[in-house]
Amino acid sequence: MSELIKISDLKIHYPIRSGFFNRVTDYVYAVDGVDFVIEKGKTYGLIGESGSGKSTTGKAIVGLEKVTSGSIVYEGNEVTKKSVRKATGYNKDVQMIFQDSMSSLNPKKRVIDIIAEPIRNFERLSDQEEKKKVQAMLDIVGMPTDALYKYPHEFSGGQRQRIGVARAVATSPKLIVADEPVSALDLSVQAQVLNFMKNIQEEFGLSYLFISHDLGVVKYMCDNLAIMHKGRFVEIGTREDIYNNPKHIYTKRLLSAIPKIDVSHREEHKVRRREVEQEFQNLQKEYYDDNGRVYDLKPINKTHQVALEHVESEGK
Ligand SMILES: Nc1ncnc2c1ncn2[C@@H]1O[C@H](COP(=O)(O)OP(=O)(O)OP(=O)(O)O)[C@@H](O)[C@H]1O
Repeated sequence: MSELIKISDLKIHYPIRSGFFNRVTDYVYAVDGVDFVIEKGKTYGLIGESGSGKSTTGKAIVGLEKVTSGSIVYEGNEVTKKSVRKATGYNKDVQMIFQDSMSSLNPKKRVIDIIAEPIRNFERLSDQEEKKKVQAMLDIVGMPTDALYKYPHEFSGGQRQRIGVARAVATSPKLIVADEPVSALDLSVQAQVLNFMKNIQEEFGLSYLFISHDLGVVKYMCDNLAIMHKGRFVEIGTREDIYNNPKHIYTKRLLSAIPKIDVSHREEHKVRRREVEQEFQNLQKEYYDDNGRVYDLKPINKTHQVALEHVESEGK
C-alpha cells in the first residue's frame, strides 16, 4: 500500500447571508469533516446522492474550491494553499474530468487546442511535437486522427467524454478526479468509457477519485469507497465491505437503487427497494444523531468503518 494523497478532517462551509446588513446568519456544511487516503494506482469511489458534498470534495482536491479547514497532503506537501500547488507541480499532477462534456469542452475550440491547452501550461513544445502528443492522446482513447481539427459538437456524447479523458491525461497526471464521468451517457457507452479509463489507469499507474451517485456504475472501478451523506461519510470500506456487508441504512438504500437487468427478479427487486426505503424513513433516529447529523465513523474491522452511535467490532 502506497499513499498518494491524504485528506484529513476536510471542511468546506459556505456562509448564508441575509437581512438588511447582509450578515452571515448560517452556513451550508457542504463538506463537514471527511478523512480518506487515495493510494497510488488505485481508484477511490465517492458515492452519494445529489447535494451530499461529493463534487465540493472533488473540487477542493483539484483546487477549484476554497477549503474552510482540514488538510490535503500530496506526496508529503500540504497543498491547500494555491502557492504550494503552483510551486510543487501539483496542478500538473492532478487533473479533473467533468460530467458534462458539452459545457466543459470549449465549443469554439478545435480538439487539438482543447487537448493541448493543459500541456501548454506546463511544457514548451514545438507545433510538430505538440501535434504528435495530442495525436498520441487521441490514440489512447481510441479516437481517430481526423478528430484533431473538429469541434466538440461534431462528436457524440461518448466521444466527447473520451476527448475529456484525453485532455485530463495529457499532462501525465498521477491523480484524476472524475466527477460523474459517465452519468450522461447510455449504458453501452458508459461501459466503453469506463474501459478506456481502466486501460489508461493500468498503462500509466494512475489513481482516480471516482465520484458518482450510482453504486452500480462504480462497482468494478473502485478498490475502496466512501459513502457520503449530508457532507459526512456514513460508511467507508473496500469494495467487498461495501457491496457484500453494508452496515449503514443509507448505503443499503443506495445499493437497493441499483437497477436490475434481470427481468425475472424485477418485481422482487421493487418490493425490496420499497422495504429499504421504508426502513430508511423509520430508522433515521438510529442512524443519525438528535440533530440529524451523521455520527463519527467507527471501525468494524481494519478496512471497514461505519457511522453509528455504537459499533460491534468484528475484530479482524
Ligand atoms: N458555492 C456554493 N454556495 C453555497 N452552497 C453551495 C455551493 N456549492 C455547493 N453548495 C451546497 O453544498 C452542498 C453540497 O453540494 P455538492 O455539489 O458538493 O453535492 P454533490 O453531492 O456533488 O451533488 P451533485 O451531484 O448534485 O453535484 C449542497 O447543499 C449545495 O447546495
